[in-house]
Amino acid sequence: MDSYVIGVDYGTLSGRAVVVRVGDGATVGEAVHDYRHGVIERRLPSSGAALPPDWALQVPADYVDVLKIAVPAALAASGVPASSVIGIGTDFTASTPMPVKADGTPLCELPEFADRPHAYVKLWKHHSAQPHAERINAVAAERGEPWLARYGGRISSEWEFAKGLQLLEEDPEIYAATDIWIEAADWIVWKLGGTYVRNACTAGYKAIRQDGAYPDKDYLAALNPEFAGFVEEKLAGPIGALGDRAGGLTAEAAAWTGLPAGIAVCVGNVDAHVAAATAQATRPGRMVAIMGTSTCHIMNSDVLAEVPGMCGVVDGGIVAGLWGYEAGQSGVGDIFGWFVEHGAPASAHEEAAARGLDLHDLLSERAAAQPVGAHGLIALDWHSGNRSVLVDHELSGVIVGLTLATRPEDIYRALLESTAFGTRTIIETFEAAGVPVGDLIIAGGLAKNAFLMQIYADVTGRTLDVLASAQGSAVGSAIHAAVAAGAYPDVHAGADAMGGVQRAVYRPDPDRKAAYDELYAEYVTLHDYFGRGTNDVMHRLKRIQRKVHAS
Ligand SMILES: Nc1ncnc2c1ncn2[C@@H]1O[C@H](COP(=O)(O)OP(=O)(O)O)[C@@H](O)[C@H]1O
Ligand SMILES: O=C(CO)[C@@H](O)[C@@H](O)COP(=O)(O)O
Repeated sequence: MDSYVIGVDYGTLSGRAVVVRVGDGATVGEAVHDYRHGVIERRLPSSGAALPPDWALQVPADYVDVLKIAVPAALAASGVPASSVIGIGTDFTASTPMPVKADGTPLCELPEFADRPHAYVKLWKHHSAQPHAERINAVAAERGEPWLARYGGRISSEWEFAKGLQLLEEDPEIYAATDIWIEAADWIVWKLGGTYVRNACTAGYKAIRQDGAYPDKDYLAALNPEFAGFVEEKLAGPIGALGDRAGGLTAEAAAWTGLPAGIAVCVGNVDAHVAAATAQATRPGRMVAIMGTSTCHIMNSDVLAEVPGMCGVVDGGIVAGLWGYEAGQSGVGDIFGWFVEHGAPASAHEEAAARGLDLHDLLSERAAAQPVGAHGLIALDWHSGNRSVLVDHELSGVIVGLTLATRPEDIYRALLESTAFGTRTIIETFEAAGVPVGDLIIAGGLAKNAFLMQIYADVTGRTLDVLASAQGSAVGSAIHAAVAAGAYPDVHAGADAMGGVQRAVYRPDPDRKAAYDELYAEYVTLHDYFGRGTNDVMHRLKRIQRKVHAS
């Protein structure tokens, strides 16, 4: 009889469960559950209190609902008997940390803290810890901290240390009440398997764990004397390798999910990195771009290099035994979504409704009718800040070239192109640092937009492979679950058997590539002008905005 594994992908707005067959990796059932509270950006649901700009919170109970609703629904859709399931694996957005008590209870679930924003989960795109990140970077550079180069020279406001320092300095009482500062990726594994294990991926990329150690006490004290114990008191804990068994499914989690108690629960993972298994990119040299709300660029390598502005290089950060590289763009689908929601006029909505089209498809169709450069626009893709290679979330979006003749599809196209230019900047930075990048493998929800994919092929001059599964992360988690359950000796073997890629789906067109080279040169000029300090207008605007909101 066949065996099956469950993969659960915790995204920004929803959690998706898949049931995958061990052996051929076929997805035989799936279900999605939208988080009840979604992303909390404006008001705290408990009190209705307004949140400052650049906040993004979540509610941990929403994650448990995915186990209670999506997992049984996926199992029911598959028709697979629960007794055939041998393991469950999960992946999460990151860095998405939360304060919990020693038994794992989130502080926001304690009545006395329910009205305190800092008691909640800080989602990856909670970007208000930028001033803390700036200090983390300045003090590290001044002291010559050896780990800084492993993060391209800059630690991001999206990560555990910046968010932890913000917690300490803005709500010391919640900081003091925090026994463990834990990634949601590890918290959900704790809920499933009953064991507190920090996964090697988030520990490395998001919590500055290098060569087996976190930043030392002296450094932390230099940031703030009260922060000296952050690692020892709030982060310390056992580390689990990706694909290892973290524990057995607890009776409580078995009741939630309908799965057999005791089956393997895999060590946590990150939504981007876990997809490398589905993309069969577990060996050196193949870059996977996981393109959705944001984009992560993930690549294994056997060389250790310092790539300026990468998110990080971590030993075993994607697959045990190799250096895993990560870079990324904080806003991609989010930028397109923003324009569709706030920039598309009523006429576009009406046409899309009349033709039964999604607005993205309508604007893509209209934009595809133009030759490269016809709209006369260049945009910077920084509406959610810049994750790589500038690592600065006080940067913001720009569109140059608007005239009275500019139409919505022109702007939409310029925004699509801006994100492709951002990816090209990242690839070129890797190559300049001595890390060769081959063809790209595209995973994530945006792979469905063929026009966007062709722009990426033309802008980067690279052939694009596309994941066979539309659920690269969830299937990646299922592959890791199969390894944790002992079906394969390691993640390479699991990926070889259960992953799958369609080769050379998009190829660059030489004429369009040449036309884009000219536009890319303009992008680089604007990128450096606004992003490397020639004109700090974006920082000044953020400061004014903060002042106004604080008054
Ligand atoms: N056809 C499309 N073309 C371009 N962007 C799209 C399209 N459909 C949805 N999007 C954008 O894709 C993002 C969702 O991507 P998805 O991979 O499903 O989610 P996530 O990154 O949260 O896992 C949203 O930001 C949305 O605005
Ligand atoms: O930053 C990472 C991983 O390091 C992602 O979790 C984050 O960009 C969120 O990804 P999604 O866009 O929700 O797929």
